[in-house]
Amino acid sequence: MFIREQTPSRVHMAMSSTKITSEQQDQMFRLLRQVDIAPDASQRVTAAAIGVSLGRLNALLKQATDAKLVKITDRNSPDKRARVAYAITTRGAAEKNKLTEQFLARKFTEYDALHAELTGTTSGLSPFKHRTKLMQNNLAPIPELFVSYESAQKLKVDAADLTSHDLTPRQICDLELLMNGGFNPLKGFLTEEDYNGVLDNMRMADGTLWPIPINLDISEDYANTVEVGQDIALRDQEGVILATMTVTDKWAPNKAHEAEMVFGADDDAHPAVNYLHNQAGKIYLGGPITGIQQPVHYDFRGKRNTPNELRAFFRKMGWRKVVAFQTRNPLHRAHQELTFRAAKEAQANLLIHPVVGLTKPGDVDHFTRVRCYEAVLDQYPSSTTSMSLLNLAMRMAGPREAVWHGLIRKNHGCTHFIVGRDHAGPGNNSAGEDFYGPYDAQDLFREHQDEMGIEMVDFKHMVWVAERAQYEAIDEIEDKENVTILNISGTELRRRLAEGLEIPEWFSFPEVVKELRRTKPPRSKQGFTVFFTGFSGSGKSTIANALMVKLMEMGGRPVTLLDGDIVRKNLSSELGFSKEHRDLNIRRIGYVASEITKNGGIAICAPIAPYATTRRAVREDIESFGAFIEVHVATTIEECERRDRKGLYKLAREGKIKEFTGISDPYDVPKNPELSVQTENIDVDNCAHQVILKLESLGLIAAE
Ligand SMILES: Nc1ncnc2c1ncn2[C@@H]1O[C@H](COP(=O)(O)OS(=O)(=O)O)[C@@H](OP(=O)(O)O)[C@H]1O
Ligand SMILES: Nc1ncnc2c1ncn2[C@@H]1O[C@H](COP(=O)(O)OP(=O)(O)O)[C@@H](O)[C@H]1O
Repeated sequence: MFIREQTPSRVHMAMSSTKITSEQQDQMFRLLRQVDIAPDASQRVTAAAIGVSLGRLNALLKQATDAKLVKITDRNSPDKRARVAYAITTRGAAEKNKLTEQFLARKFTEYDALHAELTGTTSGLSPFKHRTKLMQNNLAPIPELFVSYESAQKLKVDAADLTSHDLTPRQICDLELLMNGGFNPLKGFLTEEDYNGVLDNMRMADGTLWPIPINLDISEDYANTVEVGQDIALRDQEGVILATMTVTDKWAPNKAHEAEMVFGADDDAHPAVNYLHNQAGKIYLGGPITGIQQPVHYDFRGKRNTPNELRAFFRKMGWRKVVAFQTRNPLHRAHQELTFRAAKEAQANLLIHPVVGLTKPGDVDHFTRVRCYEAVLDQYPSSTTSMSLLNLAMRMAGPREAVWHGLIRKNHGCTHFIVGRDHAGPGNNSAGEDFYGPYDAQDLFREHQDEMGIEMVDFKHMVWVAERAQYEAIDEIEDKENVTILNISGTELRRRLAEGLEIPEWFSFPEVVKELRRTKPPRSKQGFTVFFTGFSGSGKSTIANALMVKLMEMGGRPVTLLDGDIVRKNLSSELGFSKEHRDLNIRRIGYVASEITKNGGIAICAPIAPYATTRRAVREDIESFGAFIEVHVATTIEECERRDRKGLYKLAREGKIKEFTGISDPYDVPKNPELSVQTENIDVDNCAHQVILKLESLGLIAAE
């Protein structure tokens, strides 16, 4: 069994019988560091670099190789004595990362003792706890989890033989921030013990504050191929090895409990709870990771900064205080006002720090947003304000998310963090109410901010006061009765953009509105998907065909019909009717429909699509590009059976067709479809016309 606990470490194990001294631990740390940066150096050079004799080096190397922290490799050298080389292993790198803090702690203590002895006082620097762990000093470099370039080349070759896990987009975001120190002090994906602590009291097993579980979720099938104690390679979606991980923990989490604890409710209306139940794998792996290379980004490369790059920038600019503004939306005038005020209040420089990883489904895409930010940046003085993009996968966890965002910003060298109204709010729950109170995030942040080492700049809701032509915090307006207070909510803004309506100057900047309109033309010019669902024989294909003809008669956008039967003959010809195969079939239809929608066309889909979660996933895929109109063809199963156009119901009743929807297989009736049509005693033309009326009412078809 592999050891899970933080201590004793592998070094302790390697030096098992005797109690190890801090000097021995220092030497081991220095050895690992030296082998990492100069793997091909001769023993003589290595010994000199770490300040030990050749004999001592040999003893250290033996301990390190026994503990699998370092491995012996061959080297082509004419000199016999130099034929052996050493390379750091995945475990060695993880051990080095772990020993770094202990090493620094000892050095600080030594420094303090020395300082006191030489000067008769203590150093006067803030206590160690604040200098490293809590990173009070926002300008000092922060530990990363990468190995050196030389070691990365070697580890990459070794990792080619390891079992691989292909990371999901969310895991790539998490891994990037783990590796570059954005999630400091985390050294890898959470172990089971840390996970339980984070859920129960927002603390890891050693007491460190950490509010959001960062897990490597995997499928059960993959879990069966991985043993605790094994090293695995983590690859991006193109197969590039980004990191290796030593698996110390493998467990099946209780996801309902996780949802309750982290998001406050086990309610699928919460995007992260939905992700947890319907997209995340059933099994979690935990363990330290070793960074080989950063995920590749081709977009906005110059605007992405690691925590250390930002810290270096602040150092260079002499920015001692920096207030960060987190956002997943375009910046409008209210945000500008809020950020100006925050910088003034904290007497700090301003970092606009938008999230470009994963945000809430349906948000404005990050390409458009970054263009909008750039347009607004001219409004800020460049000597005091900067922008950097953060590749974070948000969870929309409200209060816990705010604390998490604060810790991440602290790691990025910021000293202050803006928390406004409804920070990282996920929208309404399934009862139509808010998941969190509008200022819950501020309360939780306030409770922990001393410990976090970053200060909150809190704001109440900012609204436009027409008479004074300025933004004011709602709680500071004393003459509420006598003034006109204006505000445009996110939902209202989306509606105005979708319908091509006016967006007033007091709300946003003309450059921003222009950019938003360029990406999102009015709905009547955008692509969309009509998604029929219902039993076999309910009338989906018939109505879909009629609708297609009507839309083609109107013209303007290309129309594509993805009928269940036809898709199964072409796109999904190898699939059967198990849940897994049906889901795959619907995801394929959804993928094609999303491409059509993205490119401005109309997709009409007409599969049975019996599972609500799969329909929702398709909706989310499509809604980032255009409207998704779910039409439930609500013909009863009895009527479908009476029609039995293809004779399939008879065969299903006789048991000759298995897993037949409505007879021997489930159908989740849509709860909130955009439209539900009855077909009994109603002619096809009328059914298709109901859909047309719906499209019109949603602004998807309009007079030229
Ligand atoms: N076991 C079983 N259950 C349901 N349907 C069956 C089955 N076997 C064959 N068929 C025929 O396949 C058509 C349904 O395919 P879909 O792709 O729409 O189904 S699904 O959405 O993937 O569940 C469906 O066509 P429609 O009648 O057009 O709905 C049936 O003709
Ligand atoms: N109002 C109606 N709308 C659509 N189909 C109807 C209607 N009334 C009767 N039907 C009949 O229902 C049968 C099943 O239709 P079909 O489009 O093949 O269903 P599905 O594609 O859902 O399997 C056809 O014979 C069709 O003519």
